Amino acid sequence: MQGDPGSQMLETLLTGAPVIPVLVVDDVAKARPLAEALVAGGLPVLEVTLRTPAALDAMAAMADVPGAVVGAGTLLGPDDVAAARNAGAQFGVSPGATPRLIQAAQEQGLPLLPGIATPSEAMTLREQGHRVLKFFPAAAAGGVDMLKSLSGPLPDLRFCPTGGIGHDTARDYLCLPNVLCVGGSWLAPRDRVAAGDWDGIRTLAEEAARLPH
Ligand SMILES: O=C(O)C(=O)C[C@H](O)[C@H](O)COP(=O)(O)O
Repeated sequence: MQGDPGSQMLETLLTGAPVIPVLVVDDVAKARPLAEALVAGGLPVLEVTLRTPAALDAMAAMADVPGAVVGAGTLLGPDDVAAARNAGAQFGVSPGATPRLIQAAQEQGLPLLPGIATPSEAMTLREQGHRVLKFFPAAAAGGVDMLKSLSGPLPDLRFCPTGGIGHDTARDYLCLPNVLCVGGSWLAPRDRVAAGDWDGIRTLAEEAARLPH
């Protein structure tokens, strides 16, 4: 086994709230009030996807919000790891895992939640010391049944399923012993963010924060 890839830190982080909002931020001016609404609603751990030109600045703005723990999502390679670190990300999330990405995160000291969708991918990361993994795309790759099946041969792994999960299905995942939390974009619908509906987003967060955990 190689050095600690941040699994302990990630496990602590991901047990802090049942849901991690997955955020696609188009307008940096919206970043701070969006983070404030989510944190006020009880969801302090936030994932900002590196899918928009505003993402890095948005992350930096959110990192200033008291109580917020901000990570970078959609990390695809070493450059993304460096950009996320420079923007103040406290952790990284990737849809899958490549050797170059894993190495960069280790070298740069960024705790990484790498994505898997098969037993072999989970075993490969387990060999490298990872114990906490993202399961993506959760609904399309077998959902709750897949996670139940993985718990038999791989009982020491913990997951954050993401992809195709909404408020109604989150509960089924969160009841599984090998699930720490779920990720999802339903907390910050683009139209509500664009409209600045922060009360509505805080209400969505409050509902999610009450899910079993
Ligand atoms: O960008 C990443 O890092 C990803 O791996 C994908 C996201 O986690 C999902 O796109 C969120 O899924 P939805 O909740 O179905 O919108």
